[in-house]
Order: sequence, then structure tokens, then C-alpha cells
Amino acid sequence: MTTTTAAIRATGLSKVYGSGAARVIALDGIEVRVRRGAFTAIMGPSGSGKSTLLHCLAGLDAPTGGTIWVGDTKITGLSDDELTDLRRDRIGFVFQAFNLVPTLTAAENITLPLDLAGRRPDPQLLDRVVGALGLGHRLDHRPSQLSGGQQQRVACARALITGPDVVFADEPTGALDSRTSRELLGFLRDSVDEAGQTVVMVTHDPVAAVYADRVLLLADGRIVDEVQAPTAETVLDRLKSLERAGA
Ligand SMILES: Nc1ncnc2c1ncn2[C@@H]1O[C@H](COP(=O)(O)OP(=O)(O)OP(=O)(O)O)[C@@H](O)[C@H]1O
Repeated sequence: MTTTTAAIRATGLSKVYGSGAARVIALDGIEVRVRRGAFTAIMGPSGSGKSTLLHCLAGLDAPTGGTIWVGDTKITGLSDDELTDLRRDRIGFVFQAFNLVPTLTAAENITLPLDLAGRRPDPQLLDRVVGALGLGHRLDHRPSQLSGGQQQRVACARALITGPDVVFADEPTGALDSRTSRELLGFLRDSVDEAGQTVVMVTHDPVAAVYADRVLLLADGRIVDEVQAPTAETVLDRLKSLERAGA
């Protein structure tokens, strides 16, 4: 794969739920390119299609129309088994709910994706991720013995441990207090700056979006605006004008 290939590319992307009176056009002709080694945030009013877009780009949900590439791989049209392999081998996920396995220790949760794939952890990557997240002294704890922030750090470590092409995060700080949120976002930012990780994050929070290089703004299933090198003020202004336009 060449470095000029986008990490993610989608064209003519649409997603329609339901039919008849219940028909909802969640995505309506999305064109998007996500640069490798960049941190991209997706924002927009409630119901604008943020989660649907994230789930389609990550191969978790099938679009109704359009084409998506992850690197050089066209993922639209892959079989369910091929998509499962792609998600396991090349994608990392962080959700608002931490989705840890309660019976496993933090260490076992972190290496779970590798265990499932029959792969061994890269010791250097494991050390770097665990060290950077400050989890070293918590590795033997089960999720119930960890704070919310610690649980989300374990989820984040689990997403990064496979060295994925892209980490997708859906409201990763939604359940965290502001200090813990800043730590987690700072860690995602460092993974971009220091390890060239590609991160795509849905968030409602303009302060979280500031950690991104670029913010895509969605309204009614379309990308209607974008902000480069965002500040909380510019993002808040654009969001407010979108909400006024939709009101
Ligand atoms: N499984 C589904 N069945 C029917 N409609 C759905 C489904 N999932 C999402 N929708 C609809 O698609 C549209 C986009 O939803 P989506 O969850 O992507 O928006 P969002 O921008 O992430 O919203 P929020 O910020 O409130 O989480 C909404 O109108 C929603 O009601």
C-alpha cells in the first residue's frame, strides 16, 4: 500500500432505514476521504447520521448504496466472513460503553483481539500502549475493579494493540468526566502524532473535537461543512448555525 492511499475513502454513500412512512434516509450521498495518520472528528446535530456513517466506514453496517475502501480494499461487496476478518485484522473500535469482558483481567481484555486471531502481542507495542495509558499497575484487575476512565483506557489499549489501519471511536468520552476525557483524547492524539495512527471519532463535544486535525460536519445525512485545525469556538459556531438552519 502506498502512503498516498487514503486510509478510508467513500463515494456516493447512502443508507436508508425502513420503508414506506417509516423510511429514513440516514446517509444521503456522502463523499469522504480520510488521510492516513490523521485524526478526524465527525460532528453534527442529533440524527444527522454520524453513527451510521462511522458504522458503515468501519464495516459494521452495510450501506444501501455507494462504495467504501479501507486502504486499497473495497469493503462494499465483501462477504460477512471477509468483513469479520477485515474488522478483526485492520480496524480498532472504542465505543461509549466500554464493552469489556467482565470475567477477564485488564491485560486479558487488552490482548483479546490478538488471542481471537491466534496472534501474539508485539511486546514493544504492548509496553508502549500500556505505559502510555498508565495501566501498568492495573493489569491484573477485572473491569469491575477499575474506574470508568481506567476501563475506557483498557478499551482504547485493546483497540490499538493489533496495530490497526484505523481506530474508530463513537463518543469515546461520553461516559467520562472532563479530566479523564482529556487524558483519553490526549492519548488518541499522541497515537496519531507518535505512531502515525489514523483515528476517526464521532463526538458531540466541541472540546473533544479540538484534538482532531479536521472536523466533518454532518446535517441530514450529508457532509455540509468541514473545519481544519478546529478550535472549540469555530466548531461551536458552525454547529449552532447548522442547528439554526435545521430548526
Ligand atoms: N436501526 C435503525 N432503524 C431505523 N432508523 C435508524 C436506525 N438507526 C438510525 N436510524 C435513523 O437514522 C438517522 C441517523 O441516525 P444516527 O444514529 O446515525 O444519527 P447520529 O447523528 O449519530 O445521532 P445522535 O447524535 O443522536 O446519536 C436518524 O434519523 C435515526 O433515527
